[in-house]
Formats: sequence, structure tokens, C-alpha cells
Amino acid sequence: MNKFASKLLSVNQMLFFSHLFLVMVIIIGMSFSRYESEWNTRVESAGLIAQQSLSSMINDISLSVAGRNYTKLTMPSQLNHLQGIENLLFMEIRGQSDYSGLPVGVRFSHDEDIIWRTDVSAEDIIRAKQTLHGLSQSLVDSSGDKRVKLQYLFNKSSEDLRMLERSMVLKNETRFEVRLASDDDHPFVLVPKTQSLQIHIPLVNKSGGSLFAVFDASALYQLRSDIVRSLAVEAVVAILVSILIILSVTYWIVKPIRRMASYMSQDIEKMNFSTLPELDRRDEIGSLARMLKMLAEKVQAQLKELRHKSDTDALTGLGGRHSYNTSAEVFYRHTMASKRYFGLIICDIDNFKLFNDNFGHSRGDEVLKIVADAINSALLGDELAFRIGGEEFVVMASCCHCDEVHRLAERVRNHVANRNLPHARQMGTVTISVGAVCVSPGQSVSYREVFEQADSLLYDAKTAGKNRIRLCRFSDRNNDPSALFEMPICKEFASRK
Ligand SMILES: Nc1nc2c(ncn2[C@@H]2O[C@H](COP(=O)(O)OP(=O)(O)OP(=O)(O)O)[C@@H](O)[C@H]2O)c(=O)[nH]1
Repeated sequence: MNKFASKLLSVNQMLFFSHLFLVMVIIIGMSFSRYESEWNTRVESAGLIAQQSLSSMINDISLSVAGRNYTKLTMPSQLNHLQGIENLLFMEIRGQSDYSGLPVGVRFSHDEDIIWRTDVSAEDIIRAKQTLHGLSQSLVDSSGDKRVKLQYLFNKSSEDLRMLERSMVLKNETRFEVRLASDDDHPFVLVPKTQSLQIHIPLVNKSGGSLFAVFDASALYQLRSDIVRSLAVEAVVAILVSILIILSVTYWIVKPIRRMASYMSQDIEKMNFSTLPELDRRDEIGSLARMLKMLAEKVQAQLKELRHKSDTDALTGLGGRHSYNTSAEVFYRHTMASKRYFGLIICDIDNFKLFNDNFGHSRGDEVLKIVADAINSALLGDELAFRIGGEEFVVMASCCHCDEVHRLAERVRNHVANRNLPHARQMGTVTISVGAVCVSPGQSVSYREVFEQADSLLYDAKTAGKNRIRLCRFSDRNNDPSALFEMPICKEFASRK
């Protein structure tokens, strides 16, 4: 997983996304639990308020159910009271008379503005009609006070009949889904579909019964929308603030790493870690910066030592082959660009094989050191000297004139000869042969050509008898026939011996 992520994402992105994920989980979790607790509190208090608004009626209702007293249960003052209860939409009383054992059922509907019985049967209506009919008969035959009483009873019975008939109609027409069962432990339940709060309160008469009520809970749901909205706004603000903090923290961590990486991408020898601001930090990044600085300084020191070793010929202390390869041509170009004369001198010890054969290689090595020292002592300061092969040395100089090259070559040969190092008996002392070329300012010639010409002059010096100098101004004989004419013919400086 880590490998996969590190291939796809940078450190910056990984830090950012992992922190953002964490922050979002925390914020969403906290918002959700706040929502849960706030919503549950609201629902609980709405349920309690609804219960309290009905509980004052429970004793009266229970008494009426016990005595199956419909008159009390359905009287207009009861209707007014129920209409006055805030948000009450519907109420149903189900119970059993304590005396007759008959069922009692009454309903209230806020929209219908009525209380009606739910236990009316066809027989009840027939009975009421018969009563009314009997009263109407009696009313015809009566007079005086009796008639007044009978008229009252007739009016009441006709009102009862009308009520029973209306109840019969409403019983069949009015439906309201009540979720709570009478044996449900929950005193109330919220029904999202109808946005209603349903309450159940048990009656206190002996045979028992229940009061179910349905309250309008749309205000509660509106409140829920407000809670969700305000929590969402808080969560968004918290996430935005967190993003800002995460961005600044990741920037604070990643920027120094990037800066160190860009330092590391420089040439190690040119690296300068002392300007790195992270060195002053006291945290892990500061330690990393200090370790990198130490590492770079160690590598720089080792490189310096290595370069010195590879630049210097270990035996003679002159410049070595590596140093020659990197600096000879640079020196030549620089001299030509400075409009000065360039002198290239190649020296080779004469009959060195014979020396080795006679005195052994270790003695030969000592001679190499002495010859190198002699060559070095012949230099005035600005020249470069290298040992480029076994017993082959190169000196190069930037001069004001070719005569200087001549004098330098002569000095080099003399300094070696003057060491008077004994050679094999028939050879006398150790000597060198020299091939030298002088290139004038403005001559267009490559270093390789100059070297080849000096090497060929060295060969000439060897074949001419050794211990001598063959020096020539560079002539491009193939391309410039006049060069031979314009320049002094190559000179030979033989040993005075
Ligand atoms: N002691 C020693 N000998 C070396 C070293 N490098 C090369 N040589 C020897 O130098 C000798 C060079 O021999 P040649 O190329 O035949 O040249 P030469 O004998 O000097 O003959 P000329 O150049 O014609 O005068 C060989 O014997 C090599 O072994 C070295 O580092 N130490």
C-alpha cells in the first residue's frame, strides 16, 4: 500500500490527503454525534410536552370509560379542550367499562372538529330510532308539564340519534394509522412519513384502556433541517480551516525537504550547505540538514583527496596522467586565447631499459624521481610539468617568445644532465632527449597536432643520437607550404659533450 501510494503521490500530497481524510472522519463523526444528541433531545422534549398536555385529562377520561359515560366523553367542552391542545391532530380512546364490561371507543379529529364514538353498531341506531319513535308517540298524547319533559327527552334522543348516525359514517370513513400498540413500552414514536408524533398513555380505570394521540411534528422536522444546516455549515468551516492548517503544515515540512533535495542536486564539490536555513531548526528536519551538511563535507574532503591523488603522479610528485588529460588542452587554449606563445616540451630518458636491466627497477624508480625533480627545478613557476608515461615527461609553458621555449627546453635537459646520475658503463650518465614545439599566437592548430609534432621531434632527437633537443615552431607543412619558409627551420641543440 505504502509502495503503491509513494509511486502515485508525492510526500506533500500523501501528507495532505492522509491528514485531510483524518480530519474529515473526525469532523463528520463529531457532527453526526452532535446531530444525534440534539435531535434526540428535541424529540424527547416534544414527546414530554405532548404527554403532559394530555395527562391532566387521564383521570376524567378513565372515569368516563369506567362508567361508559359517552355524554362526558363527547360533550362540547371536551371538544373545545382538545381543540385547544397545540398540534393535536387526532385522539382515540379505547377501553372497557368497569361495570358492564362493554367496549368503549371515542375519537377526536382536529380537522373534522368533532368527537365521535367508534363502537356504534346498527342495533344501537335501531334502538335509538325506536326510542325516538316511542317518545314521539308519547309526545302526541301528552300535555302540560309532561309534554315539556317529553319534548326535552325527544330533543335529546334525536340529538343522540344524529350523533350515532354521524359516528357510524365517520367510523367507516375516517382512517388514521396509529403505529403504537397499547402494549408498546414506548410512550411515543415519531413517524417521518406523516411527520407526526404519536403518543400512548394508559388509562387508569380498573378494566384498563389506552389513549392514543397524534400530534403534528412538522415544526420538529423543520427544526431538524435547521440543525442539519447549521451543523453542515460548521463542518464545512471546520474542514476549510483544517485544509488551511494542513496545507501550511505540509508546506512547512515539505518545503525544507525540497530545498535540501535541490541543494543535493548540485555538483557535490560546489555544494555549500552553510547557507541552508534548515540548519538552525531544532527538529528532525534540522537534524537531517545537519547530517546532510556533515555528509557533504566528508564527501567533499574525500573527493579533494582523491582528486589530489589522481592529479599527482605518486612516484614523482609531478602532475599525473589524469591531471595531464584534464588540464593540458585547457592550458593550451587559454594560452592561445591570451595571444601568447605556447611551448610544448616532451622529454624521454635515454636508454632507460638498459638502465633498468643493469640496476633493477627500484633503482630505475629512484632515477625517475630524480629526473622529475631536475625537470621541476628547471621551471620558473608558470609552467606545467607532468609524467605522462613510464619515462616520458611533458612540460608546457605560456611564453612571450619562442626563444623562451628554447631556453626552457635547454634548462630542462641541462638540469637532468647536471645530476650526473651514473648509467651503464658504456652510457656515461643519465640523459634525456627532448622534442619541443612552439606555437605562435594566431596559429590555428589543435593541441593533438602540436603534440604529434613534438612527439615526432622527440623521435628525431632519439634517432639523431639522444641527449639532444629538437625544437621547431609549429609548421603545418601540409596545409601551408609557406610555413616552412616563414619559420626558422627546426633547430637541433645537441649536447655539448
Ligand atoms: N623503473 C621503472 N622503469 C620503467 C617505468 N615505466 C617504464 N619503465 C621502463 O622504461 C623502459 C623504456 O624502454 P624503451 O621504451 O625501450 O626506451 P629506452 O630503453 O629508454 O630507449 P630510448 O627511449 O630509445 O632511449 C622499459 O624498460 C620500461 O620497463 C617505471 O615506472 N619504473
